[in-house]
Amino acid sequence: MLQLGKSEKAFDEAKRYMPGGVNSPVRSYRSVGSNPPFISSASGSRIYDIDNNEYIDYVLSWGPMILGHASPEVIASLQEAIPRGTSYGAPTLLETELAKKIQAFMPSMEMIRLVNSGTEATMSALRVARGYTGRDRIVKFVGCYHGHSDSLLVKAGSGLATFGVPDSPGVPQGVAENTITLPYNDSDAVRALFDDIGDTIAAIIVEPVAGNMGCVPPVAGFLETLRDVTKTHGALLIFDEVMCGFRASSGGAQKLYKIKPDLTCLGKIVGGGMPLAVFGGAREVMSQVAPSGPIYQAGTLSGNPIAVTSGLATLSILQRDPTIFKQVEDATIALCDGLKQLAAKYNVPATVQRVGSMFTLFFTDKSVMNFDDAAACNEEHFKMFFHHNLSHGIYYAPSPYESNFVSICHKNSEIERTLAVAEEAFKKISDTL
Ligand SMILES: Cc1ncc(COP(=O)(O)O)c(C=O)c1O
Ligand SMILES: N[C@H](C=O)CCC(=O)O
Repeated sequence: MLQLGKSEKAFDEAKRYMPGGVNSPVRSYRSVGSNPPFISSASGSRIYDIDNNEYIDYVLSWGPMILGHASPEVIASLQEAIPRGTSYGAPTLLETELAKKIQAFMPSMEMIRLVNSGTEATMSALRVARGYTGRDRIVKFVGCYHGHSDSLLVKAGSGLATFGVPDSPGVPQGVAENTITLPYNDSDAVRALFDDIGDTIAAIIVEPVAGNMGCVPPVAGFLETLRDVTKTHGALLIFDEVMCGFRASSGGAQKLYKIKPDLTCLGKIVGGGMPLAVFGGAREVMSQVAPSGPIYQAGTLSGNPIAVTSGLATLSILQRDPTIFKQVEDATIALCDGLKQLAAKYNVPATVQRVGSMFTLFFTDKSVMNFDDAAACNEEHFKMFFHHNLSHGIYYAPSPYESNFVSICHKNSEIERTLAVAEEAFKKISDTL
């Protein structure tokens, strides 16, 4: 049985100093009714807690660590960079190099701006869309999470879903009023809205593969509809690829589904595990950003040389060996196929959804196409599955409204071990049916 004595004590102490003992709500494990292990180190596919428990990690820092934890090459680049100073607040060669690499993966990003978090990227992209179009309204989809800026904390998924607060107190009514929400994957609702008030809408922002209500792929025609209505009505299409960029495919969802957005937001993998994110897109639009244009956006630590070094090292490895994307996807397919077979073997209603190297096991026998579908899944089965896995060294996201991720360090032996533990968990659940 898992011993978490030191973590329990650490959590008690942390709660005296930080709300809920954490610096981001989902880490608190409240949604699974237990306390989190405190992590002391990570390497490859594994993380270790302060009680010396080892876990095969499918959270991977919520997505960034596609190369596994502490990739030797990324660490070596950082060790080389740190003695040169940790921040200058001035231009560096590294930033242009990173911009070129991002453009090589995603040609739609003709110009970019570096920021520190996905939240900043989406918030800034919206400002650009509003400034460029001269309109205030934006459209987002229920269950899509785009970070915690005011305009976007409306019917968001991820941590808000598990805490049962679709909207956060503190978001001014006037701000929220300009955010229109529609069900994900509902092209008819999008068309109806744009037929009605399309000419007043600045942008649609979407997770082109949703990851924050669990992994929910776009149905055929959905992204095409978004592209079509935005073009027709002079609104911008913003792909939030903070999670699915470099996961759905080497060029993100836009490459996989062959849709060119006007603006794209990246985070997670693009910083290789350091605080770095990006927004960018069409030159004509991005030229409106200060100082070349009037739309203001700035940041003391933006383009931080250490974060950029980490991102550059990560993207360089991915660029040098693009087979990594296929290897990671193949491992994810093997895991997902195994999970499906085991759920069927034990008659546990379950659906495994995957795009590239992100996946979610939903406890339902239907496919999950939107937030309502995700919310209808069996929470008790999720909790049983989660706890059995955690206590046997398999670390999944502690919430049914999240995606899990696979890295290049997850080899056959890890997948086999994961499936062996999953089998015990499915059997346990099946005994309760
Ligand atoms: C799709 C998506 N957009 C935006 C964000 C916000 O990024 P960050 O947590 O870096 O602010 C996240 C994750 O949190 C995300 O998954
Ligand atoms: N789903 C979120 C990001 O993708 C999880 C990270 C967080 O909220 O801390």
